[in-house]
Amino acid sequence: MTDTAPPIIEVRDLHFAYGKRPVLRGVNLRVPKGKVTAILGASGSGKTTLLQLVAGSLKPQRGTVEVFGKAVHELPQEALYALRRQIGMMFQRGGLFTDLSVFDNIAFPMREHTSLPEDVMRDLVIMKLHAVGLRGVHKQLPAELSGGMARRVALARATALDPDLMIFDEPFAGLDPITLNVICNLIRTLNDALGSTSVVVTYDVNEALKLADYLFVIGDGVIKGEGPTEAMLASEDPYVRQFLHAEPDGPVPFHMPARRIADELGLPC
Ligand SMILES: Nc1ncnc2c1ncn2[C@@H]1O[C@H](COP(=O)(O)OP(=O)(O)OP(=O)(O)O)[C@@H](O)[C@H]1O
Repeated sequence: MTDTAPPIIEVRDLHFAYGKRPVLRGVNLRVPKGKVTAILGASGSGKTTLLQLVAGSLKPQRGTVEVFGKAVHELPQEALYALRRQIGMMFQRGGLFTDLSVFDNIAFPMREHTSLPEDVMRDLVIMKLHAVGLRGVHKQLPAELSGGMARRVALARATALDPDLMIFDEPFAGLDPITLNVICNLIRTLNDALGSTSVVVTYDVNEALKLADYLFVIGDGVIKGEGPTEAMLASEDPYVRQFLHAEPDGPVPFHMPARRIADELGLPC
């Protein structure tokens, strides 16, 4: 990466295992300021685990994770809490509070982290909903929304505090093509309008290629390739090429590690 501005996220030699099962085995990654960065990888490659390490909810066994120049795994609870205030997160299924209205879902981070007066907060919530085209649904409960609308509300909630960094874990999962485009455009628009930095973790190659300025491909616990989207599309690296062009044959494994099928089925050889 040629960008000289300090990165928003810097991960060095990151190792993480669940018990004895290694997931990350020396990840190195720098997320540039102001850009949309996508981290692509097959299901189970450790993308969500990496995000949890970035958010400080898991601790590395080796290596460092810095966000805004601070080592998140070394921060005391209160400092970690303050750092998370600068990060807007949207999880795979939106993660809305089912018993709170749309309005209260978006107001939630404002109530948690600020002492804004109710009337100011109301205007802010309405503006956030307006940005995702859903001002009209503020009284509804999440269960009354379509999946795509719920995802847009979650997006509005992720921007509630005008975060410096937005993190999206599989924002496109389970969406129809039109809604998928809407979410894709919104992530870009909101990133640019807020002057934020966005990280999108996904296995959805097509959307990542449309949306991201910079790509990382993760596999076998390491970064297999990285670069500006155009350059990655032209990459001759066998792993990157197979993954980005969805080629059926190549080094990307289809099977999770397991016993031999013959052993599993109790066959003689
Ligand atoms: N809490 C946990 N305890 C034990 N193993 C886990 C735990 N969470 C995840 N794993 C395992 O770690 C590996 C990486 O999981 P992770 O969810 O980070 O992958 P992912 O790339 O985000 O996958 P997906 O795209 O399917 O969500 C997987 O093999 C998963 O089964």
